[in-house]
Amino acid sequence: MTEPVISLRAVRAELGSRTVLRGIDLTVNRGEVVALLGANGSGKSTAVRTVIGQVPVTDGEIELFGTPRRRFRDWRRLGYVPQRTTAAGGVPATVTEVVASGRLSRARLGILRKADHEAIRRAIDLVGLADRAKDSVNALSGGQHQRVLIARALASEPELLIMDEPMAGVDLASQEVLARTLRGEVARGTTVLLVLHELGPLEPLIDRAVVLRDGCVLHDGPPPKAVGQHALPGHDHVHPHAAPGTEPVRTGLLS
Ligand SMILES: Nc1ncnc2c1ncn2[C@@H]1O[C@H](COP(=O)(O)OP(=O)(O)OP(=O)(O)O)[C@@H](O)[C@H]1O
Repeated sequence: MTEPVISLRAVRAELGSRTVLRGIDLTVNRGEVVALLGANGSGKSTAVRTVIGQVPVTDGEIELFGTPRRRFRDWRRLGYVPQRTTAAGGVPATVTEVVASGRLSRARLGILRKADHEAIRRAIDLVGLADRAKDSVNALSGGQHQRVLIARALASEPELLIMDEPMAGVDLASQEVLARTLRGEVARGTTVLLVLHELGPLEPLIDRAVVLRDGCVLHDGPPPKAVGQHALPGHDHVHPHAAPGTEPVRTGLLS
């Protein structure tokens, strides 16, 4: 039986005075891996930020694990990796400290016990940073930062992982580690919603793709084929010699 873990129905949202989501329907069922795709500015990040409560909705319904989002409190069931932030944020913290912060939602009275420390170690191990556990996150590369953020999300052993562009700006070695980590999570039944610019190395993991354009769902179904994405009908392409203000020519699903 399918069990919706995330459910958005006719969701509208505004940022500033601008309507960014214009009635989005999106369901992610238990155990599914769904990619949220679309051009820059199509509303992908805003859509996931409505799910975690960072952007208020002006209309429509959101449910998490079958509970209306405004009443949902069980945040330890969900791991979130935000877009393009650094784990450091200027604060000198070690890899272990940052990852441990992801475990606090599970720790009774905010005190980390043996099982919590083991989960933290396991998460650091999963993303291949065991040898950097005591290092300051300021000393890490962009790709390693991203791995720390993913370990932080995994530390609470979530049933649902939401990741906003996890591969953006990440070196090849880290991309491989991330793909392997995600494969492991998917194999143990974690539900995943991924905001992606392109499917890339994660393509084999994706069950379904939802493509947004201008705050609306353009496609909900099998992932578009990675090869020849740019040849698909609907792809936005601005020719380098086009006059300023020229409308993009739409020829594919993904841009
Ligand atoms: N704080 C804000 N105030 C007003 N408009 C905003 C704000 N943040 C984002 N926007 C606009 O909302 C639209 C959707 O942004 P969003 O980040 O959701 O798109 P996206 O599909 O995730 O794009 P990207 O791939 O570039 O991350 C964009 O046009 C963006 O410029």
